[in-house]
Amino acid sequence: MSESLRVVIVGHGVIGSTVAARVATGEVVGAELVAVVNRSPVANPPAQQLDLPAALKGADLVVECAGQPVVHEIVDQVVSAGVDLLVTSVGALLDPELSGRLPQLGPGRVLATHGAVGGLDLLAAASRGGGFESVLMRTTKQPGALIRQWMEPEQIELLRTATEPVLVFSGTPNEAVALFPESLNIVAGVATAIGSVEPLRVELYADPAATMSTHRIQARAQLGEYLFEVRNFPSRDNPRSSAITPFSVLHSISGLTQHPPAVL
Ligand SMILES: NC(=O)C1=CN([C@@H]2O[C@H](COP(=O)(O)OP(=O)(O)OC[C@H]3O[C@@H](n4cnc5c(N)ncnc54)[C@H](OP(=O)(O)O)[C@@H]3O)[C@@H](O)[C@H]2O)C=CC1
Ligand SMILES: O=C([O-])CC(=O)C(=O)O
Repeated sequence: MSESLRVVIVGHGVIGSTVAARVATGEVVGAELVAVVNRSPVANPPAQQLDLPAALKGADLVVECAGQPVVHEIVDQVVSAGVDLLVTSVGALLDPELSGRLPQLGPGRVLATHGAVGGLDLLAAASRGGGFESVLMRTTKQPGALIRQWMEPEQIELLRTATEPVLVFSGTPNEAVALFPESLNIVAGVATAIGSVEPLRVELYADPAATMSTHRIQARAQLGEYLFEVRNFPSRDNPRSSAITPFSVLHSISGLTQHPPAVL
């Protein structure tokens, strides 16, 4: 590895462009932006725009900010080149085919950002100390951010006209990330931290009065009971996701550099 961590950003959209710009200006001590990879041409990229094979030649870390399908597209290529992959679209890691192969992949590592939630360090600790009886994750967002093409017209109408909170989804983590791939990656972050999907149940609410996206994690573990409530402002450029997310990715990159202090 060179002295600084050589970073490639895949996906130069709302999240990736913020991450790329800030790594490029040296905001993450010990990291440098060497390339961006994006489906379409990027006007004035903060580093050279390359295709993935070319970008991998000079990379230590690829940061995915492009969506769950892109994780599936690139994961083998990145880690088999000995490059670490930091995943933002963490929901992809719950896919049964990919999750089954993860322990065999390498020599690069597959890493997940905590993204728009927190408390994962303590949940990971509790999973080592006896595990969980139950974990309930309840997310509330603005109705407009949750409308999906696969919904029945009646459900779309209900979301458009809601005057009070509506339960949009209740189910397993795998169902959650498959049905809401741009909105519930955080569920996979929690599942990864606790090392299992089994104790985790997910509820998604649409609230017309919501000015913030709320994620409430309520966990009952052998070592204690934990309640985390995160209230994020939605991103101005993409109301489906939280404005904090690119900064969480920057924090995750910072944790991979050699520069203390780091909270691990
Ligand atoms: N873990 C978490 O807490 C969160 C995770 N996320 C994840 O982050 C993802 C990105 O979010 P956001 O930045 O808002 O989305 P955007 O739609 O703004 O950006 C996606 C970018 O990825 C690019 N892209 C798409 N396909 C490819 C490809 N095959 N190769 C290279 N680039 C590609 C797009 O290119 P083009 O210019 O051609 O459109 C676009 O620039 C979300 O889809 C979600 O999965 C989001 C919020 C929170
Ligand atoms: O930003 C958020 O609120 C969470 C999100 O979109 C995701 O996890 O995909």
